[in-house]
Amino acid sequence: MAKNLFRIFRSFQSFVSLPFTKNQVAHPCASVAFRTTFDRTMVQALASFFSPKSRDFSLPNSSWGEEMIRLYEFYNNQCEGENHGGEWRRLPSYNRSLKYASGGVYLSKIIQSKARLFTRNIREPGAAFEYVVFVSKDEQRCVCVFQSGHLLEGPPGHVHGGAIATMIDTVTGSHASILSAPVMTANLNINYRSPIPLGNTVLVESCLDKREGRKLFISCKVTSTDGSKLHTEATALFLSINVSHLLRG
Ligand SMILES: CCCCCCCC/C=C\CCCCCCCC(=O)SCCNC(=O)CCNC(=O)[C@H](O)C(C)(C)COP(=O)(O)OP(=O)(O)OC[C@H]1O[C@@H](n2cnc3c(N)ncnc32)[C@H](O)[C@@H]1OP(=O)(O)O
Repeated sequence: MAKNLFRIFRSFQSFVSLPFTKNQVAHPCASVAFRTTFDRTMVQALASFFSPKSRDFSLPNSSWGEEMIRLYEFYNNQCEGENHGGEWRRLPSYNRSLKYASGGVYLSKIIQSKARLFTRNIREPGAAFEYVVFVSKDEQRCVCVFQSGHLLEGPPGHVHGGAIATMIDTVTGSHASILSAPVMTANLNINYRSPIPLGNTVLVESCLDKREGRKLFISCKVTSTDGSKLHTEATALFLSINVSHLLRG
């Protein structure tokens, strides 16, 4: 048990502190250059946990509509390259993050064989959650481009409130993880202002409001891609935890 805890602790440390080697992710649809400086980034650490064969779900696929691709390219073009800074960094996204984040130490027997990240567990491209998250250089903001698939229906023709909550938790949780991994959501407060038509692409933006010791207060809004329509507003509280917290239950 102590050995496992140590491995997990080291892995979470790696998660935010590993040095990064010069690298580019090759992909048929996109090529994203990462920074070359030694920096505390999730991008760096995550990349080191995965084999080149692991699928990065935050890269374009054939299900992405025009608006999704347009916005992906808009933010991706403002990402840091080999020799220049940039306003944003794209976060890679895998379907077995927890396994890798914990250094291969499984947290339960179920996880050992079957666990997959909730938002990345449907094989059919475009059927559920298609999204890509970018984090700002100062790490105060994240922006997610989210295309909702047909399996996320709640009210007829519109996105389920639970699916919207999931995306808000995912974006604010990724943001909090960058700032202080590992974290857990302690509170999520959501106001649904206008329904999201199923299939639409929307922006999910998060902003760090305040840090108080272990607490991270993050606010979030979901809008149409031109910003003219507010769909959802939320505030979230994350607490940074000791990894042993995950092994108690
Ligand atoms: C998990 C790590 C993952 C990392 C790797 C991922 C890599 C990225 C990959 C993919 C990105 C995807 C991202 C998805 C993210 C999803 C995240 C989730 O959905 S997490 C699941 C839902 N959340 C729970 O199940 C928590 C259940 N609750 C708990 O475990 C505990 O209550 C916990 C940890 C939240 C707090 O427990 P305590 O024992 O550590 O802390 P106490 O002593 O209770 O509180 C500390 C302070 O916080 C306040 N506090 C606690 N809960 C509060 C609340 N709900 N509202 C307001 N204040 C609260 C307390 O009043 C206290 O404040 P005072 O220090 O006295 O000022």
